[in-house]
Amino acid sequence: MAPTAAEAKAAAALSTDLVESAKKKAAYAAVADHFTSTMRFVGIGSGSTIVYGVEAIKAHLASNPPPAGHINWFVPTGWNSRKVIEAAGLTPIAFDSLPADAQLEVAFDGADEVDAELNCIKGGGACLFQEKLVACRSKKFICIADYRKNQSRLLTNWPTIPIEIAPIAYASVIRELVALGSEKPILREHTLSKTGPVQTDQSFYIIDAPFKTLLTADDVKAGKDGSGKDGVWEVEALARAIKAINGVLEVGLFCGLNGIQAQKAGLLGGQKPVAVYFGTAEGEVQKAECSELAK
Ligand SMILES: O=C(CO)[C@H](O)[C@H](O)COP(=O)(O)O
Repeated sequence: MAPTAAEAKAAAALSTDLVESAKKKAAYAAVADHFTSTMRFVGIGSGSTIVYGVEAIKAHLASNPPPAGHINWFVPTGWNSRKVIEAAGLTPIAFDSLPADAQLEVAFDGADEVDAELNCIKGGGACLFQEKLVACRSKKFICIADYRKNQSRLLTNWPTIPIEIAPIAYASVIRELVALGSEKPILREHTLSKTGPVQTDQSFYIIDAPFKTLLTADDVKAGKDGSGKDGVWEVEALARAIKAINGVLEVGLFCGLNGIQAQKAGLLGGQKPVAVYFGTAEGEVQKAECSELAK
């Protein structure tokens, strides 16, 4: 028998509660493991999950105040992220105001989907360019997500790859994406009060491009062809191909070993998170660590 409207509403509310509680638990666990009040520069991502990350940082600072005279600076990944930092009473510093030699100790951010190798899709909130800048300027990038984001391969649940592009180039980028095997790339438009293309913090546009489910590096090592033949791509190969299109500012695939070696040497971090904290539907936190760092 089909559920009544009241039953359907109650089930939806329960599922929202589960997701929110999973986000919060993951955020508090990530902050407990990776934030200290002596840190100088900390990256703060965008989206609904990072709000809990900021809440956890605020709570941590309340019970572990920084040494006298020490300022914790929080680097936002866009307008919305800066508002969240300010609303929590924390001190923001714009990415382009950082001292030239400053490195962020850690950056926390959410993701739209994460695969078995911790490659991520990001950009659901149209902030991917600054998110990548901040992640790559951090010694470690820590991702926080709920159980819906945890998939063995990218483009399993999340349908498209967000790509930030120069407005003038949108039609030609769409044509190039189709040539790479994306069936129906779409220019992201406002759905509520305003009409027209969504504009990013850089006043660029976002194209959402669907592709077949992406292969991992291990799939390719096991003999699968991820070169784009028949539209089947391995994550890094696709990220490189999209980034090479004229007019593309950044692609919402955070992937590969780029930066990991440097990170091992204590230098800059990479695009890929060193750890992802997933809040599970059972109320636990599952931590996945980047296997390359252990090698
Ligand atoms: O990449 C992002 C914004 O561009 C977000 O981190 C991503 O969309 C996750 O958002 P949420 O925490 O609301 O699920």
